[in-house]
Amino acid sequence: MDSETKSLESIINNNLTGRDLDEFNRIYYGRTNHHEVQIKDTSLVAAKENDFEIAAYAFPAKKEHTRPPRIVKVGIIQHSIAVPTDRPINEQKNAIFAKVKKIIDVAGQEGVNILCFQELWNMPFAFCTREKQPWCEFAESVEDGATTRFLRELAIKYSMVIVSSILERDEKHADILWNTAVVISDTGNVIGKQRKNHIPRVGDFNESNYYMEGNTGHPVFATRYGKIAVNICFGRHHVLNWMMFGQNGAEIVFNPSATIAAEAGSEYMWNIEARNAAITNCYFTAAINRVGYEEFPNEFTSGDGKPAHKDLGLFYGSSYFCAPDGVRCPGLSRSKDGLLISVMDLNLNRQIRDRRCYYMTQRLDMYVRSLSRVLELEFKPQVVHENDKCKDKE
Ligand SMILES: NC(=O)NCCC(=O)O
Repeated sequence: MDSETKSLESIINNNLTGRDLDEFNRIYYGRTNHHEVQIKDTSLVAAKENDFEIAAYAFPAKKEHTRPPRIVKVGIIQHSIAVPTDRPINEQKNAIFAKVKKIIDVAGQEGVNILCFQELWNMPFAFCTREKQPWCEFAESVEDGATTRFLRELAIKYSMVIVSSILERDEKHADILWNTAVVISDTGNVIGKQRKNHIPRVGDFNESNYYMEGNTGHPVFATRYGKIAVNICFGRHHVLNWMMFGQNGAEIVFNPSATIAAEAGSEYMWNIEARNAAITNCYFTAAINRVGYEEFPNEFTSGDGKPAHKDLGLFYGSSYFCAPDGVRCPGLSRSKDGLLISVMDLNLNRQIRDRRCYYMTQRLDMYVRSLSRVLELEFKPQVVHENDKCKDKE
């Protein structure tokens, strides 16, 4: 693993210039001009002082005759943990709060309307260890846990909707755990929650030892700034998961993730999946990943005959936004904390739907029939053999 590579963007910018760079940008990002948005000097100073990256890009839409523009400023934050994982649970959590608050404050000063963090942002991603203690103690109530209480104040202060992925303790239902994204309104109230629909069973992602597949379906949260949804990490490999958020009217879908470069997480797929979802569903997407290595006190094995180890691998950051036409912005770095801001005109969603007709040509009725056949116990795959053709002729 080459943790020295700063980002895909650094490789490109260090090696391409002039027409080659323009052509790369046109073909890869979808536009030669990244539409960089100016960041306040005070924010740049805060980013430097607190050692995080900050960048902002716009996704404009065409002017319409009948609708005013619907401009929304959306922020995503990627970060590493703040203190070693052998420290007491509350110390670890509070240290993350203190570090991330400095980034949230900058997002607030930049006028961010909707902010989303990475998956389980307030804790190390400890499920690789398969140990229940002390990691289950990070779990909290959605409504009045320490994390929701901490964010409520900031949501009100900055009139910001905040999407916060936490380990949920469902006290009303026998204390069971869930992997849950909490959507906090700019009023400070919890609008609702999304529980992770697809739980990985790959590599060291041993999450299925801790919580089950979510039971909240595909809710879309109607916020003051737009309709948003949350596709939690592993759900990004599942096209129907993305699709259902579109069917329910999502305008922006966040993908808070915890993923590594190895096959289990697959860095080469990262730039494709949330982007492809934006294209096929004609909505904005935001993919957010953790940063850095997280070493745990005790060694664990991966069940592959290789030596025991203490960390999952490098969480490679690289968070990015993609627009409904498939145009994306440069990502954050692979190794540094960061705030990425996108100024998006939500009118672009309908403009692209009108132009490309992906919804109109979707043939859901055909797939509903085909899928119900697939689920039958006696299902026979629709495969045609050469000999079948000969039989037809006889
Ligand atoms: N957090 C999580 O679901 N990771 C699974 C590995 C992947 O990213 O596909």
